[in-house]
Amino acid sequence: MALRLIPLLALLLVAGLAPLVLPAFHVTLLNYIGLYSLVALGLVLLTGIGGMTSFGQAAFVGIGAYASAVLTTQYGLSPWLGLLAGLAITLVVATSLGLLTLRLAGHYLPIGTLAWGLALFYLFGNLPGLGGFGGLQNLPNIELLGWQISGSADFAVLIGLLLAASLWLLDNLLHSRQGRAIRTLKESAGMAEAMGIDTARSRLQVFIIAALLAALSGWLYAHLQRVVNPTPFSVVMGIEYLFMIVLGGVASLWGALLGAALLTLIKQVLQDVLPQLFGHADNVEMIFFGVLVILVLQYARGGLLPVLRSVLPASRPRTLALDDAPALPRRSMPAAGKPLMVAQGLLKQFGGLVANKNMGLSVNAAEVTALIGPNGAGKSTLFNLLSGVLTPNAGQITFNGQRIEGLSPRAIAHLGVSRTFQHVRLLGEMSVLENVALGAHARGKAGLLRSMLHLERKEEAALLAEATRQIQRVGLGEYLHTPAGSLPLGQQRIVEIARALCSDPLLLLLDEPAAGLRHGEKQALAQLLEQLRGEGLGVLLVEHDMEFVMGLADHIVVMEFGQPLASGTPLQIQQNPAVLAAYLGGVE
Ligand SMILES: Nc1ncnc2c1ncn2[C@@H]1O[C@H](COP(=O)(O)OP(=O)(O)OP(=O)(O)O)[C@@H](O)[C@H]1O
Repeated sequence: MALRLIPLLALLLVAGLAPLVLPAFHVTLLNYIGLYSLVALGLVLLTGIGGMTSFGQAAFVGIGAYASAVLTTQYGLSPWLGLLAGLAITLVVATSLGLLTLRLAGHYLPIGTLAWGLALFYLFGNLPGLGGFGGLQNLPNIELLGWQISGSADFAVLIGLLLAASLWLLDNLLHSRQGRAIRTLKESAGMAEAMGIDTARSRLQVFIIAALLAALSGWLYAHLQRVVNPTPFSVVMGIEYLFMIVLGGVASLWGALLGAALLTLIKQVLQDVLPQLFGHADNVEMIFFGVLVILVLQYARGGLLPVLRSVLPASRPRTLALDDAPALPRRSMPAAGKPLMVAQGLLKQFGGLVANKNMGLSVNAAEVTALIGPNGAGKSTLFNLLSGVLTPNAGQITFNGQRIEGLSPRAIAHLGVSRTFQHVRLLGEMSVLENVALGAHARGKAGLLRSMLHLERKEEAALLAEATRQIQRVGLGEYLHTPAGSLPLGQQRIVEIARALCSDPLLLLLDEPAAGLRHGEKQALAQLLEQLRGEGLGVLLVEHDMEFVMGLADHIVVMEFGQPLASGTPLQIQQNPAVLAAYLGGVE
């Protein structure tokens, strides 16, 4: 923790000392870097980490600036009230826009952000009372406990403080349960929902945080400049903010600062040099930035900070004392043999194709049930029906006595069903520990604010201790801090099982858990599943490895053409003439 504070203290030191040693013009440049960094920090969270590209952040900067400009110049109110008003308006606007646009997928979302970015820009220019495109002048100084924040030196301190605080809050957030959820948004929202994470809520939260940071920057900008007009809040500026994070490091907080610094300084140099080459020309530097961004995207897609980091010593992962962490509460296990998941008469059609018809099965507590059948028999479809990814056209599914067909994967996960995936879905750059802790998401409660202030230490320690326990249980204890993506596929499958176990499930749904495992690993997996069965867990697995299935399962359901062909003990299945004829001809 102390190590993580050193860069923040260095930042504060720069902000405090720069005015003493640098000429005023350079301090002003530093101030702009700080202001842009605030917006870029939000964009890193939103776009780089959350995967939601926004061209419209400059509009939120405008809301922060205009709110304070209007209240201070036209109503004589304090800039601090202006700040509160700006943040409140931003909260309302961002929540409304977020609810409207964040459901848009693919390129529709960036187009949506362009639309409201443009709309807000023209609103600033045309709304009565905002001074048109000429803007508002003579904003007052900010005053804090008798300190008049007026010159660039004073602003350097204020901006430095707010930037360091924002970095600290976001760093805390990203290393919390809430932050792990945010890190799934870009590529693994489906997996996250299956772990009980409300991804729509996380997306909206990230959107609002990014907007609030932009509004804070706008407030500082307005009182530093003491005039506001719409130009700095245009979509062009929104694109420049995106350039900053692309240059600096799209997915890292310090990359936002690096990008803001690079863009500001290079722009300054170019604005001095280019007019001498081209004669008088507006915004010629943007041509240079266009080329630069393309080169960075080509040769350093993660931005320049990761390149810098690769030559610097690696930073140590944040550690919490886990030894004294309280144990998480556990569900009580149903009696062995009690039916857990019962499906009857399931029908699933994809257009004219019937993938499941009159399909049913029962999975009992403390038993391993295997679902087998040739490729295309409809096993994955059934799995998706049971886990809530798909809704059946007809039929019913009960879990632990409750009807669940039509419930979302998240709701089903909350009831005590956890799953792994046929194609492993881990966050490759995140450690094994963090990946597995995702499984425990629904067992924590800490909200966004507590996470940002790192007041959830006790709960976080309990979650990480649970994840550690599950990783050790599956035999991967030596890989706690290894990036999950660097493990061989077989071990990644085991990490997925640890993640599923972390949710304290009553029923485990395992999609081809033995695929890609070596013989010894399969034996270890079979032992683990036997142990889980002994503890009262129900297990349903889809598996093609007949030796594995026959040695482990208590009960086997065979599917053919979307329908049940046979069900029984491994011995009964091996002796069933229809099954032998159709599938298991080679198995003794
Ligand atoms: N989303 C979908 N849209 C259209 N057809 C689908 C969809 N999902 C599955 N199908 C079709 O439903 C049938 C059953 O597929 P399913 O993936 O459930 O079989 P499976 O037994 O799991 O096969 P495998 O062992 O190869 O994974 C297939 O013909 C498949 O093409």
